[in-house]
Amino acid sequence: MRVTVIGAGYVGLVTSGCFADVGNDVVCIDTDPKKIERLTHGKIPLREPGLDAIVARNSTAGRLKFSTSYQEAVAHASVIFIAVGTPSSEDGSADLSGVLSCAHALGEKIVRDTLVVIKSTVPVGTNDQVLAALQKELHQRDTNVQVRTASNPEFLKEGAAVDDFMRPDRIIVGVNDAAAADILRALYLPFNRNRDRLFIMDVRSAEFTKYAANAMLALRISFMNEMADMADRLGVDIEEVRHGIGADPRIGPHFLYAGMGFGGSCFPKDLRALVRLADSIGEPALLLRSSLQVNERQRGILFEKIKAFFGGNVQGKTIALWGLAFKANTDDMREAPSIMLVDLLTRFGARVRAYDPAAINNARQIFKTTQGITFTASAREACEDADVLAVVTEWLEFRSPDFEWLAATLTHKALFDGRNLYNPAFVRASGLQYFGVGRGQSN
Ligand SMILES: NC(=O)c1ccc[n+]([C@@H]2O[C@H](COP(=O)([O-])OP(=O)(O)OC[C@H]3O[C@@H](n4cnc5c(N)ncnc54)[C@H](O)[C@@H]3O)[C@@H](O)[C@H]2O)c1
Ligand SMILES: O=c1ccn([C@@H]2O[C@H](COP(=O)(O)OP(=O)(O)O[C@H]3O[C@H](CO)[C@@H](O)[C@H](O)[C@H]3O)[C@@H](O)[C@H]2O)c(=O)[nH]1
Repeated sequence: MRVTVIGAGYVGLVTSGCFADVGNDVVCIDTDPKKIERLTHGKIPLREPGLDAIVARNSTAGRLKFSTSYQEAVAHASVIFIAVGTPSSEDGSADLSGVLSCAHALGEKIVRDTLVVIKSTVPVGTNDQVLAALQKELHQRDTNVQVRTASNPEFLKEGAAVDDFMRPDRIIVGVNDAAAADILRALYLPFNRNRDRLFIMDVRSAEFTKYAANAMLALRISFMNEMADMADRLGVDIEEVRHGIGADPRIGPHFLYAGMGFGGSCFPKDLRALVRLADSIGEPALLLRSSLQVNERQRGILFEKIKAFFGGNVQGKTIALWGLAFKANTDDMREAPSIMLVDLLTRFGARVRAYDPAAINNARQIFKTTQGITFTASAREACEDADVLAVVTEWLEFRSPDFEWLAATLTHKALFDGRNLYNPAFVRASGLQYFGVGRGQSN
């Protein structure tokens, strides 16, 4: 099938690469000419395991092309996916300007009957707005070309995005008509063969399913973080509790990790958007608001522990920081918990020596006006001349450090584990003080 994808970000590139990989002929367009120029030369603008290979082999095979041209987008295919960003507006609602500008640009140029599929995460009712924008442009052109829209929200996780797309837990398709359902069923067949993971529903329910999924996952994390903060005060180890409750199949073991709060490009912004959507219909959204509040508090948790360790004053202290990205296996810094930690530490006069295997370039941009942060070329180098170590991202290379070397190197011999990666007793036996999240210490 011929497919066009609009947006060459995470979702756009993974969608384009995976569709091409199963034999479709894909054009991916983006309004950022530098990004398209780089992609045309085989350079992937983000770090995502497996994506380089998939883009390279499909570009070489001629099944995947990049362009900045809407003309090319509409000429190429009659199935067009919109996968542009929907960031938070100032009031927290989803900023739909990118999606709607795609709709207008498509409506100005579409030359044949076309199915426009919205893959971006959008509030309930957006499909209707996109359809109206398309029809307005077509009406002005006085053409009898027919457009239809469908909703197909994406559920990939960064760091595992290619695998998530290739072997999805579910494919949500929201349609207004059977013909659109048939097209999407055929397109997704290679990813759904013998698996029956395709859920076809009405458009509004599909739009809402995406937000409800993210909200549910974010709530689980906030719940565990709240339990962890209680655990610290009660002398309880939240890791034991996690195993204990996760064994109940009604709860399940996944997504129960306490830590520094959820970050990334989706949960925070999608929860805010859902709260605004609730406001717009007069619903209180009490759980969603609480989840965001718990998360905000949790982002400061490691700072509070470090501050307490130094008797309430971090002025002049040097903190080694392992991990900047919002989670492992990505260079994405969007809403990373490291941002608040670095801001607080440096604002209160500490110096930060930070290392991340992938996100340093993106972090340099974020911290370009921050005084007191330096970046190092290795995890060990970050610890040289440091008083204590804070572990912020769960990269594999941080999982099994030489604790004795750390004890000999860190002036104040303390490890703050923002991801509960380590066995406290083992760390302590190496001569380090250990502080995790919810490990039964309220220092
Ligand atoms: N990142 C994820 O893990 C993820 C997962 C599932 C769903 N989503 C959702 O998918 C959407 C895209 O997210 P992302 O992380 O890929 O975004 P992104 O910011 O990485 O990329 C968006 C791309 O769209 C381009 N763009 C913006 N306006 C455009 C326009 N009018 N025409 C053409 N190109 C345009 C930008 O230049 C950018 O390259 C969002 O709604 C997001 O919530 C993201
Ligand atoms: O038990 C857990 C699991 C995750 N996190 C944090 O939650 C955030 C989000 O993690 P994750 O869900 O793995 O990353 P994303 O790539 O943001 O993916 C989420 O957001 C995407 C965009 O909507 C969805 O498509 C995915 O299904 C959804 O998992 C990160 O800060 C994690 O550190 C925890 O604190 N504890």
